[in-house]
Amino acid sequence: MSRILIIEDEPIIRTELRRLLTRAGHDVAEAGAVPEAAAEHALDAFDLVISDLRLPGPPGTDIIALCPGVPVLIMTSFATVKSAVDAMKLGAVDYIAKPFDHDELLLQVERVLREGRLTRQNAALKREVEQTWSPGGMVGNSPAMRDVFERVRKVAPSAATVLVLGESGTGKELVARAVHAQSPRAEGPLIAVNCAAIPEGLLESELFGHEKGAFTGAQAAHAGLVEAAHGGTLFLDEIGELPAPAQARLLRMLQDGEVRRVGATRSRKVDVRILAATHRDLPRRVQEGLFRQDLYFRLRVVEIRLPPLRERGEDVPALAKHLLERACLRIGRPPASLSPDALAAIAQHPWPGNVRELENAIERAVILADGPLITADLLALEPPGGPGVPALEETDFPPVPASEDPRSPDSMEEYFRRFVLEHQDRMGETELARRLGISRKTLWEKRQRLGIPRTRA
Ligand SMILES: Nc1ncnc2c1ncn2[C@@H]1O[C@H](COP(=O)(O)OP(=O)(O)OP(=O)(O)O)[C@@H](O)[C@H]1O
Repeated sequence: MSRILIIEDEPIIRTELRRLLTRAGHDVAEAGAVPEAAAEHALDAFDLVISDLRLPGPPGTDIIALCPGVPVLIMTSFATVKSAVDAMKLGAVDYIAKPFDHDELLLQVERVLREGRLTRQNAALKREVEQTWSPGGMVGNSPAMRDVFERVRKVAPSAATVLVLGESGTGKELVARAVHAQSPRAEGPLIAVNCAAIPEGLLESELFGHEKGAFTGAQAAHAGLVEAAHGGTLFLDEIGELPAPAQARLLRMLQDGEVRRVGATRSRKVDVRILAATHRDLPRRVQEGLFRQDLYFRLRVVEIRLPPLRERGEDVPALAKHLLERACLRIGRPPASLSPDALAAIAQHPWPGNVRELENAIERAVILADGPLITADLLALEPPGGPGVPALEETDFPPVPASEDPRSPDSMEEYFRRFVLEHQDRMGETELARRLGISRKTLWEKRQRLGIPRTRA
């Protein structure tokens, strides 16, 4: 049933229309003129207004502006193309010529009501999407994460330098990628550099490039990563580890928009937006003389602080579900779900390694699971303060070789095989199984299947 308002000054037509619409199951209200309709009814409560064009006082089309969002059908006995076009221009959804055929009118009313419902549903969906909008596929609905998303949305369109802060594995790189993706530079390159991963002696020339002969081994001129990011964004992860000479060069680049290659006598203009991230306490490093204060101020034009996972417990179940879906897709397993005891273990764990730790635990569980249900023992999480094996360090796992496609089940078997081979000399079967998040029986079965011999009794 829909609520329909008829505005018509001729009682016979009004009654005829009311009967017709009431019989079709609608709730019908009536008025004889626009001012009366506006005074006696809450116009935005209607699903449809049907108004005569010629009325005592203002024309029927005046109702359109008074009920924004409500579809208005205009009727007139003086049907001309011009009056129809005028009514539609003013925002009427359609036009009815009098005298009208009952069936046709009902069909027209149903169509307008259906379209109105769709429009309202779309608007509601749009509102919902806007409210729960998260950049770059980031999951989170806690107030702290909503704040992060809001900051990303505000800062992305500008050219401002952004400093992303947060513990390891909280999603700093994801935020940087989202800022780039939402920025006018999205079509340009995004170059991500982990400042801690490049040997100190190479960092300056990697970032800023070098001229031929700048140092022993510089046999040809080489453009650095800053130049490679021209027209786009350079993301400097672990900026706290940047050595002093590179800090000085970066500061000059931020101040002048120019980069000077190592060994060069002249500078080159570059158009690069800098995003930086660190898990370090940068003000403390400034105090300790390890980081330039002027560079720190240049970098933190806007700061985005990512809270650790333990401070946004409400996000954890949705994150776990999202990471599980992703892990299954990546590894090529059918969709899986978390058992109630797995969900409880996840909720209780303090996640010192944040989202990355959760991601690793879930991925490991998916690899080791024999079916579509992920149970707590597969996650192998230690209850906080509980006895037994300390939380698994990321470095305890051998890295999956980059040359292998991580989605291939073979590389996952290899992952398992290497972990067992590398650790079995210093771990018993029980500890190995616990660290892998499987039972001793499953470990034994996997050893049999993969032909990994036991070296210790
Ligand atoms: N809110 C989130 N929603 C979905 N996935 C997330 C979220 N936060 C982090 N992740 C995932 O967790 C992993 C770690 O995130 P990321 O690399 O961005 O963290 P980081 O803070 O940059 O870590 P590090 O300090 O160690 O460099 C990534 O695989 C990322 O996709």
